[in-house]
Amino acid sequence: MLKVAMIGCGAICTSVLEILKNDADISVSCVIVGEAFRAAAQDTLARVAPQAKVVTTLAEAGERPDLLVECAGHSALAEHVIPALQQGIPCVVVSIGALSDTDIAAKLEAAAREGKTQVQLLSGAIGGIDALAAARIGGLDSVVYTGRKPANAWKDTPADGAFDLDALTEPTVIFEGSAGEAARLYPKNANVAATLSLAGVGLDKTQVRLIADPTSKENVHHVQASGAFGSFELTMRGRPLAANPKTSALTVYSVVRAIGNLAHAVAI
Ligand SMILES: NC(=O)C1=CN([C@@H]2O[C@H](COP(=O)(O)OP(=O)(O)OC[C@H]3O[C@@H](n4cnc5c(N)ncnc54)[C@H](O)[C@@H]3O)[C@@H](O)[C@H]2O)C=CC1
Ligand SMILES: O=C([O-])CC(=O)C(=O)O
Repeated sequence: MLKVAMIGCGAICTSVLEILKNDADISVSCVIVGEAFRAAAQDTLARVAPQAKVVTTLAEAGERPDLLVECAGHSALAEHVIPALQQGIPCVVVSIGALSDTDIAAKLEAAAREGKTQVQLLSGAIGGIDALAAARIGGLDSVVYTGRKPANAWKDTPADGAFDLDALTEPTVIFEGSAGEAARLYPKNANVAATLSLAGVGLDKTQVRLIADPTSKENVHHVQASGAFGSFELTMRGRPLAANPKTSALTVYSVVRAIGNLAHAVAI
């Protein structure tokens, strides 16, 4: 039985817990939230994971998990993931955009080395990371990413104000630049850009275009990559989560897959 601690009790975590309820090889022992979210998290866990404790730090849980799973946000890496890695607890993370801060990326790697363990960066809402990371070994020439989401997915981002999102009638480019800049400006919408960069040609060389599309109901991720291996082109048409339109449902399944691959007899 794999004992799992989760960070965050929002859209991704709640859906993950709902699915894991039916897996006899996995037990979620605690969910880490901010102090202000304790009561809300307790209500959620009563429904989807009654065996799990709500805590504000891993230390408060008083027991060591086999795996720590981050599905919270960028700040959770410094706050919870790095200390857990230093203690030798393996971690999987979805807030890959946090690694666009080179200081956080270096600390994450150093912490995993110190704890003689590993942090796995999940593919989340995007596919093809296996192909891209393999292609990098032969040498990549270019990686171009276009992220297209419904206009409401850009609420509370720098695009909200710079553009009148409610009044858009046609697809509008709200950002064009490097993946590093996209991840810094759009932390909740550019994790895919950061993931592609880390697997591919890096944050500076990965070209990114972000589009607010009032005609779309999907989160569409388009990737073009070329190099010594040849080339590929990928389009993912992700269904957004009802609880958070910024997040594609595939992110949830990516987390469940990663946990299952560590818990089950056969991994795929
Ligand atoms: N890699 C990928 O493809 C994707 C990654 N993400 C990442 O996943 C994160 C979570 O997504 P959702 O569940 O949809 O967001 P959400 O906003 O529904 O839930 C996040 C929850 O985490 C909590 N939280 C935030 N920072 C925390 C911290 N430092 N410690 C403890 N709890 C904390 C919040 O209070 C909230 O309850 C996003 O912020 C984004 O960074 C999201 C979508 C795709
Ligand atoms: O869930 C998605 O579609 C991708 C996403 O939010 C991100 O790249 O941060």
